[in-house]
Amino acid sequence: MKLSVIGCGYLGAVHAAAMAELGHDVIGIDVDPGKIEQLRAGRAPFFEPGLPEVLVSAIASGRLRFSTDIAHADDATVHFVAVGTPQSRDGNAADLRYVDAAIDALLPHLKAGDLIVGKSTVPVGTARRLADRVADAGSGARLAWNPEFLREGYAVKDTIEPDRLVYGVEDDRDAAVLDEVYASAIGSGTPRIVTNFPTAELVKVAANAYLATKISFINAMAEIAEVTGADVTRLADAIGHDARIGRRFLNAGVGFGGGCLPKDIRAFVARAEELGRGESIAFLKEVDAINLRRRQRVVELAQEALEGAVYGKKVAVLGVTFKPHSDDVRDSPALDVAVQLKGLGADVVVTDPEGIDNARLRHPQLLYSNVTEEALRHADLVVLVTEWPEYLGLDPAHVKEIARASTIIDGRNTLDAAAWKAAGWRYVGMGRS
Ligand SMILES: NC(=O)c1ccc[n+]([C@@H]2O[C@H](COP(=O)([O-])OP(=O)(O)OC[C@H]3O[C@@H](n4cnc5c(N)ncnc54)[C@H](O)[C@@H]3O)[C@@H](O)[C@H]2O)c1
Ligand SMILES: O=c1ccn([C@@H]2O[C@H](COP(=O)(O)OP(=O)(O)O[C@H]3O[C@H](CO)[C@@H](O)[C@H](O)[C@H]3O)[C@@H](O)[C@H]2O)c(=O)[nH]1
Repeated sequence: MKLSVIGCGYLGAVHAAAMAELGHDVIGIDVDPGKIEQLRAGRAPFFEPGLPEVLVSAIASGRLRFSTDIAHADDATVHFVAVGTPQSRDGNAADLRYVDAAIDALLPHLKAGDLIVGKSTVPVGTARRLADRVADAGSGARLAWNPEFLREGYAVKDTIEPDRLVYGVEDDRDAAVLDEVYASAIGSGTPRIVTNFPTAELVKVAANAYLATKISFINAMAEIAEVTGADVTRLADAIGHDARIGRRFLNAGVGFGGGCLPKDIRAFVARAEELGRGESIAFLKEVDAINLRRRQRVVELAQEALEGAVYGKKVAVLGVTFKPHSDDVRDSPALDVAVQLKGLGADVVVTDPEGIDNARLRHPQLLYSNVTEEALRHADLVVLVTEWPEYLGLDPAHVKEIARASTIIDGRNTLDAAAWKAAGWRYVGMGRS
């Protein structure tokens, strides 16, 4: 099939490359010429394991091209819209200007029978509004909503082998078109849910709201553990054995960040309030508040460890991305902690295997080092905030030799506490006794 993908950021670039790898003819379109130049050269504009290989092979096969010119979408019959829907500058609602602009730009290039497929995460009600606009333009094209559930770090695998497909459609023919697009996944037994627009839109935000709630739930337990001497990781292990609860997404720590969970729950609350149903999901405000308190807690623990004398102390911050296996620092708890410690006068040195360039663009006032040892050398305090495997493999005895610090704060509860304690460290976890 001939596909276009409008918007080649994290979601769109992976989608375009994966669809070409699956045998479709794909044109990826983005308004950012720098991004398109990199993608054309087979280079991923962001760190995503496996993506460069798929890009190179799909480009070499002739099935994947990139352009800044939306006129090149003319040949395609299915047009994925994967542009950003960030939090608005002046509030919590999603900023839909990029989605609107992408649809407007596409309209003159549509033919009868074409299908526009929304993949961006949008407030419920958006698909209906856009479908009406497409119908009014009179091309005979239709619209479907097909939310995306990929995780950064596993994006290629999640796109090729999704755990479910959700189609919001108004016409059975559109489900059949999507079945053809996703023939490979469907052939391998991926469940597909065919439903209406509002359900498809809501499935996406409901999934992210649930995941965020699960994380804030365990972080709320960490807050209680901190004042009672309980250990939240043992608690999570114990409740996680109940299959109805499950152990995944019960890792307490500095909380969730990234380009999705935080902005999606805020946009969901804003949309529910617009619909007069704010009270139904008001708990998500608490989920957000608990989450932000955990960043604060790491800063408090750092102040305690330095006995209040933060000014001029060297603090090694291990990790800056919102999670490992990504270079994404959007709404990163790790970066937030580093900035707050710097604001308190600490000499913060941030290290990260992939996130330094993105972090430096946002916060040039911080010191950065690509070399973990350099960040740790003579540090008065060590704070782990992103659980990259290289930090989990650090030798506590060696770190003790090069750092001045006696305390390590494990903001992700992922280090071997016993090993660090045995090497003479004061180990401070998040809700761990
Ligand atoms: N990143 C993820 O893991 C992920 C997963 C599932 C869903 N989503 C959703 O997908 C959407 C995109 O997220 P992202 O992380 O890829 O964002 P992003 O900011 O990385 O990418 C958005 C891209 O759209 C481009 N763009 C903006 N306006 C355009 C236009 N008119 N025409 C063509 N290109 C345009 C931008 O230049 C940018 O490259 C969001 O709604 C997000 O919530 C993201
Ligand atoms: O037990 C846990 C699990 C995760 N996190 C944090 O939660 C955040 C989000 O993690 P994850 O969900 O793995 O990352 P994303 O790549 O942002 O993926 C989420 O957001 C995407 C965009 O909407 C969805 O497509 C995915 O299904 C959804 O998992 C990160 O900061 C993690 O460190 C925790 O603090 N504790």
